Amino acid sequence: MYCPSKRMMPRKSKPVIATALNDLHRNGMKGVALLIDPEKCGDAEALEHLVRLAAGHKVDFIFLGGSLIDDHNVDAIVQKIKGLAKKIPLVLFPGNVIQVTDKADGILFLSLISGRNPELLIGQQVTAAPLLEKSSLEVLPTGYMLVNDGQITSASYISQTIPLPNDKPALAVATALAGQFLGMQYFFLDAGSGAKVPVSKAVIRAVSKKVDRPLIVGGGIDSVEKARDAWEAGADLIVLGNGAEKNPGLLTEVIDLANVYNVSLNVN
Ligand SMILES: CC(C)=CCC/C(C)=C/CC/C(C)=C/CC/C(C)=C/COP(=O)(O)OP(=O)(O)O
Ligand SMILES: O=P(O)(O)OC[C@@H](O)CO
Ligand SMILES: [Mg+2]
Repeated sequence: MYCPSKRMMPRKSKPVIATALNDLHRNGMKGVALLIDPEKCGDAEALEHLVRLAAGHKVDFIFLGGSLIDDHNVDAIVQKIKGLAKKIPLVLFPGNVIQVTDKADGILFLSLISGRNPELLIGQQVTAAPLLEKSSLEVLPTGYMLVNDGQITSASYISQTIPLPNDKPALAVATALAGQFLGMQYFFLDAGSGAKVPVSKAVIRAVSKKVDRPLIVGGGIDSVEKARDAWEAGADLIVLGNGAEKNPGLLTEVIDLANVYNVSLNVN
């Protein structure tokens, strides 16, 4: 007889991150994630200030990751963030397998479906899978799509892929639908960190209309107006990286705006 208790599996705790993402989506609420790039954590004081601010304002998630990690410091950064923001789910957003650590709470298990680089469609995932099976990380199967106006960003350069064009929503929809039919649960439209032009409202609107799954949007959201545009177009969760790093006040303003939207929904 099959006896699950005999299997050598780590105890996986409740799917807190999946539940939170699905709740945002189902209830039409607006979420905010702060992205911390391990490559930019040199200034310990600035990092501490930003993480404390995020925790104090109850950001929905902290994402951790980057395209390029030159120093293998991910474990130490996770421990530091966890020490400062215990209650905020810390989700890995890895550019590659070396950024995987079981000290975080979860991982966006990304497949770069906007590109045609097999290493980022399935290669890194195969390398990471045995590590994830042994860990207690919550694994979030995510269709990751780079979408922008043609700007070369770290993510597009490092991945050696061409982003989907901002003015061709039908291509983005076809890509996201393919991801959905492959079983992906979450979708991430990313213009790339520091993008001058974020993912277009037309692309966000088209994807959110056709794909009934939690939708994460990031890249170049460096003002309250751009945050509002992304939410109004259909994003469930927006990601702030460079904008919050340069101006931590932006993070609190954007969370305040999310709260204005969310209280009016009167969920429950
Ligand atoms: C599932 C595992 C183990 C890995 C996934 C690997 C994939 C598919 C990666 C997608 C391509 C990629 C390089 C994504 C990086 C996304 C990311 C964390 C960007 C953060 O910003 P940076 O691109 O570092 O921006 P800066 O240029 O501002 O430093
Ligand atoms: O740094 P920014 O431009 O906010 O981008 C965040 C993230 O979506 C990049 O992958
Ligand atoms: Mg980086």
